[in-house]
Amino acid sequence: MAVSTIYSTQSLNSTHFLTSSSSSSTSKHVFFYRRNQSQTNRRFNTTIITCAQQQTIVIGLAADSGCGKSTFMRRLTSVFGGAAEPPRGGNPDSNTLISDTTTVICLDDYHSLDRTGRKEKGVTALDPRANDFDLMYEQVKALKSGVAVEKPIYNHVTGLLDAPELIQPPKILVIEGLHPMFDERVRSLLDFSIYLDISNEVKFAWKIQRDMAERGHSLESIKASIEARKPDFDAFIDPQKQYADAVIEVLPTQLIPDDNEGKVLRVRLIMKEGVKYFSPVYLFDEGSTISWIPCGRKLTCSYPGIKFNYEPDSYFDNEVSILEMDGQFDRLDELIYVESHLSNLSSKFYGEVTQQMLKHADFPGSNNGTGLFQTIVGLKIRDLYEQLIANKATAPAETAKA
Ligand SMILES: Nc1ncnc2c1ncn2[C@@H]1O[C@H](COP(=O)(O)OP(=O)(O)OP(=O)(O)O)[C@@H](O)[C@H]1O
Ligand SMILES: O=C(CO)[C@H](O)[C@H](O)COP(=O)(O)O
Repeated sequence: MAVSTIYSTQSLNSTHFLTSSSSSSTSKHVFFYRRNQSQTNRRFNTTIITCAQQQTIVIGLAADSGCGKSTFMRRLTSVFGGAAEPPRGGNPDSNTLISDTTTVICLDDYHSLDRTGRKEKGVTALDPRANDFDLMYEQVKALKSGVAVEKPIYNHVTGLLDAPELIQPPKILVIEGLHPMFDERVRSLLDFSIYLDISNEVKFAWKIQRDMAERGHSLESIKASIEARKPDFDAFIDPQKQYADAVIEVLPTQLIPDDNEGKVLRVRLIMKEGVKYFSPVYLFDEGSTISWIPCGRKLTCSYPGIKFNYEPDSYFDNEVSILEMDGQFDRLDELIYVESHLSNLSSKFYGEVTQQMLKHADFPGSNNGTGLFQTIVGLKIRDLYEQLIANKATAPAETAKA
């Protein structure tokens, strides 16, 4: 019986990692230890699983808080079918969502400082010093290689770090949050990455809508919270967009002069060229520059109308294709007209994009480019997953990104 044991001590945040495996039983045991702020050792996990053929692909979704990550996740899991739910019988404040195919983990769970700890040290949750990237890396790496982990939970209700929860390796692991592309090691594990780039004006409008209307915060406190986060957002979150394979940029409309309501949006889907298993969507003619106003006989448009643009461009020195939609749909069922002019959608049947949009008509952004592009990226991720799996079946040693 061959038994191997690896023990390594990480340099940051006093994190210790130990794994041992037994080849005779195809089982792996993974132990994660973390020394918390009060210097007591907490052991994250003893897991035994059988994982001979598990193939997990890892998707990163980065955005600031309140920028639509959860909404995007609901659209994505819906593309794969089945509802996503928190782990059964677990912590009711878990941030994890599990469906048949996907497991979405929230990177807030890797906060190394709880709410009080951040306050004492004078750092925000966006600051890398408030996050445990060693543990994030070890656990994402373990899941990617088919090994279950016990992941900590950051409790947004209490602001404390709760007892860990068991996460089994899924087919598709989505890591969503503030920093999926910040740490080079974590970034190297991603098969595909997305950044939701919400302009300050729009972020403000959405925050007001949610935090004022739904959570009873005052306008002043919302403004103060956005201002307090801005320096760290600019330093640690925003730069991640340069690494993303797809960026969804959300800006105020250009169809209404000096609009400051933030209700009508101009949304740009920026798609990197040359990414393995990802071929950008295009309008009419691949690589051309196209401006299209679809309003007229086949698409009902009230003021201020709808305008599409498609063009090749560069973004952080990368060659990209950009598809842009400014304005909003009056009638979602007419979206089929727009869908029929888009190519490379990776849909399984004609009208799938429209069907998905109609299915979730009540989600925020369903009448504009945010919902449309999130749905398209969801189809692209499904396609990428299917290609990767097919490719791995024929060439087991190959990975999506060298
Ligand atoms: N596409 C959209 N159009 C309009 N409003 C939106 C859109 N997406 C999100 N919002 C607004 O932003 C709020 C936050 O959305 P969501 O919960 O998806 O974001 P989040 O990034 O997951 O937030 P958090 O990190 O704080 O949990 C929603 O309640 C809604 O008010
Ligand atoms: O930026 C955030 C990510 O969602 C949160 O502000 C961070 O996780 C801290 O959470 P809380 O405000 O609940 O203590």
